[in-house]
Amino acid sequence: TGKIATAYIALGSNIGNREDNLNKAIEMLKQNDEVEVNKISSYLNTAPVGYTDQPDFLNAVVEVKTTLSPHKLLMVCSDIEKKLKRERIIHWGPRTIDLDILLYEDLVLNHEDLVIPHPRMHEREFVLKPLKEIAPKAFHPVLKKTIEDISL
Ligand SMILES: Nc1nc2nc(S)n(CCO)c2c(=O)[nH]1
Repeated sequence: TGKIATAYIALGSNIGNREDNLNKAIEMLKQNDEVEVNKISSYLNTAPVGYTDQPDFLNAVVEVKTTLSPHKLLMVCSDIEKKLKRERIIHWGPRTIDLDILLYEDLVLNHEDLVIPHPRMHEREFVLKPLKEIAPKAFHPVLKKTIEDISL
């Protein structure tokens, strides 16, 4: 039983029953004994950015308390994506569910399979808006700003 860490995870879905997909993903996080879901943002309907030729997304951010390492938490997230049948057909294309680790304590990590803070989180309104809703005072350890002080 390691130290309890606070982490923020972005969720997104733009295929099937989007709300159901988000609910199921959050339920699966809750089912993990080493993860406690502490806060859940509103679900926001958002226009696709990047690859725009795809349906609107439903996005949310959750705050979790976990004893898992960043890499173990990543494994939990990818397992949930697999279980909810995320077909990675087009890399940037539509998906049943996407879970991205945004922040993990004040950790800065640059591994090939895991970059924390998420490198594009400060450029994405679909992440910043729900994150601001649940954790305006969370600190971005690279930008050295609180979330509420990051402007798009
Ligand atoms: N609005 C919106 N646009 C997106 N483009 C990509 S890729 N994604 C997947 C997240 O990386 C999204 C998303 O979740 N929401």
